[in-house]
Amino acid sequence: MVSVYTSVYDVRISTWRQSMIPPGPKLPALVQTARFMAAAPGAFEAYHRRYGPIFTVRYAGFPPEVYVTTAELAEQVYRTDQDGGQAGAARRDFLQHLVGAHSVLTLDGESWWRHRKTLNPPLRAKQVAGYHDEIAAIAAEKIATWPLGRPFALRDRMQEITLEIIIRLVFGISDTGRVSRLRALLPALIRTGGSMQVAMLPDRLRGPAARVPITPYAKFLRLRTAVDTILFDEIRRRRGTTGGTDVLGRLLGTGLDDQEIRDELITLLIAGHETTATGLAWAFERMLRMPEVLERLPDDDPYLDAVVKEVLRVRPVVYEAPRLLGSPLRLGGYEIPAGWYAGPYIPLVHRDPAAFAEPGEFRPERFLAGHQNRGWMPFGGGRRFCVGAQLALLEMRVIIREVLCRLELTAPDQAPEARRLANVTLAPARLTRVIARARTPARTE
Ligand code: HEM
Repeated sequence: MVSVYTSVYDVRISTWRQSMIPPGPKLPALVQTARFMAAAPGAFEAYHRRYGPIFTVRYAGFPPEVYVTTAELAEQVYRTDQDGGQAGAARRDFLQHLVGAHSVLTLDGESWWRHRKTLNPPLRAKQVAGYHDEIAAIAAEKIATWPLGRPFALRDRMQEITLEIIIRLVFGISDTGRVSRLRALLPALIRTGGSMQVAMLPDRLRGPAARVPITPYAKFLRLRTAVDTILFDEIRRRRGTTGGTDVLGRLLGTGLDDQEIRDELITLLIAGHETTATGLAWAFERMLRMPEVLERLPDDDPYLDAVVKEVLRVRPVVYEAPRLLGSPLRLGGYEIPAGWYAGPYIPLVHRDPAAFAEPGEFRPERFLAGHQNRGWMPFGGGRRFCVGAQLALLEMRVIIREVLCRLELTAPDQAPEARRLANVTLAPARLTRVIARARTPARTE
């Protein structure tokens, strides 16, 4: 009798617990993972239609993740940054082999704050404004090498520009031999280190994989050693000198040791290079399909700034910003258990009608009034808000202007490019195919 009573009671408790958890697909975690890899972002839109503004997705090998799709719920998640929401822990498994153990991306708590305090000052708007002319010069130099009259993938060309910006303005490296060596090594390091075979390799298999030279992990280690040799050498050499307006120069006097500085330099590369290039690719993908927008550029500065912000709203590059919860979180009428992930699904938050009037319309004017919209979160939010946001926005404005002054771009196919999952980003499926023609005469600023 007692045992019957107990099991009925258990079922009730477990049903009650279930009802405290946001709904979501019932398929096995492995199937949900496969669907995510094959069909995101469409899968999230389908979950949103079916389950509403908060839903649970399960990935094989990870704690469940609760996604929210309104600005108000997203703010509540970001508030956990004050008391136990861990953004670092949510990224560690995928990134630590690349960025090391002392990275602002993967740290939490006191040690995160110690690093964040040193990175904030050199990346503030006022400081990065000093890079304007150098960014323009780097862009002009690269644009001059673009092919004319035949289609090419703009995202790859943008990556060459943003990589050069990191090498010269963040790492502060100008020696031509080292610059060209890094140009070859860094994309290979990111590609190999970001591949599934390396990023998802379980810890216990890393030792054996490292001993077999043909494995992707062994290749990754060789690339990392080659890059580290250059970076450590540069850090030691620069310690003997003073100043420098590049980010490395500004980190040298902050009390971080050589290993910590190396980890932060790689962090800025990993977080800042592909993201900004993809933002630029989306900017052109959108603008080339809207002649009325292109017409007002590049001369109208406030409008250019508003276009960049609207592009990042309608095509956010990073789709999520999860926190690993240190304690249970009450959210949208549910209770999310400690040890689960919670975070905004940014593309849908950006379509929240409570935050943006007519969210389906491309309307840069909504950013012209100058006031910040709390629903706009291409750079995340809370205390973990992207430290490089001001540099990214400056790069986008300056590079768009440099391109438009020199070239006339057209899209060979007017159909919009679909969104394709690439690591933590959503990129244009065809990497923004364009055809360039010289603008004669080139416009001057
Ligand atoms: C369009 C370009 C960029 C986009 C869309 C972007 C987006 C983001 C997002 C969504 C986050 C997570 C924020 C959160 O968890 O709330 C983030 C974090 C971060 N980003 Fe960016 N980012 C961009 C460019 C850059 C650049 C240029 C840099 C530096 C050179 C950079 C460095 C970082 C770092 C270090 C973090 C971790 C901050 C922390 O955890 O304290 N990002 N970024």
